[in-house]
Amino acid sequence: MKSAIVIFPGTNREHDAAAALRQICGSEPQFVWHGETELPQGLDLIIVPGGFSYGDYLRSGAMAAQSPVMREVKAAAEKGVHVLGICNGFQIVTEAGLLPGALMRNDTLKFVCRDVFLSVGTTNSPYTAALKSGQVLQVPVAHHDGNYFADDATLDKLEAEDRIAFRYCSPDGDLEDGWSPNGSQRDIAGILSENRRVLGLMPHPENAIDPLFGSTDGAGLFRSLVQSIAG
Ligand SMILES: NC(=O)CC[C@H](N)C(=O)O
Repeated sequence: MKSAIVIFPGTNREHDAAAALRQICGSEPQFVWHGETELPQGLDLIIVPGGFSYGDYLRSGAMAAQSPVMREVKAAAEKGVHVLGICNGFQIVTEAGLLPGALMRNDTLKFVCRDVFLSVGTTNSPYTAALKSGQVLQVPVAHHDGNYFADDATLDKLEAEDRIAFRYCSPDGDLEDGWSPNGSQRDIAGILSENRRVLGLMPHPENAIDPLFGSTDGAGLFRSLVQSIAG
């Protein structure tokens, strides 16, 4: 698997993403600076990692979305390259128009940093193929702008097209209201693009890949990629 990780001023989770790629996917990623106008050739996967690009000024992800490298990421996504936006990366790919909706300020107006529980919404994606539908994953979040918003027509379309990859749930997998750490519409934690190759999610699966982190539940996402891209 040939992978790259894009970096902006203020990105801080690039090495966590790289560790997951190395340990689980056996892929040594190339780091690509935000000012680059070309991506490495033949990429299978681009990760837009977490952090505070441009200090989250203007709106989280809004300035990074206008950077030269994001033009290339958009062009690659249009050609079918997998793009994984994690946390600030989800904000950036959404601001860049690769995914619908927006990430607004958490409903509590507070930064939230803790483990949450996710229910796998679909196994029909290269990121979830090795998981089970309804499987519960314990994964950390760390954000102040994770409140996913889209209008009802967009939310209905996402549901009708089976594009909700993850929802916040109870530790037992119950999907009743009240488990979202940020007030997201329909408890959405992660969504897929129409071609299912772009995934944006607020939680950090790359920080749940080793027992030392308290959970290894994030590893399944990276195992899914190995299975889907290699196989
Ligand atoms: N961990 C992160 O990527 C932080 C995301 C974003 N800057 C926020 O706080 O909303």
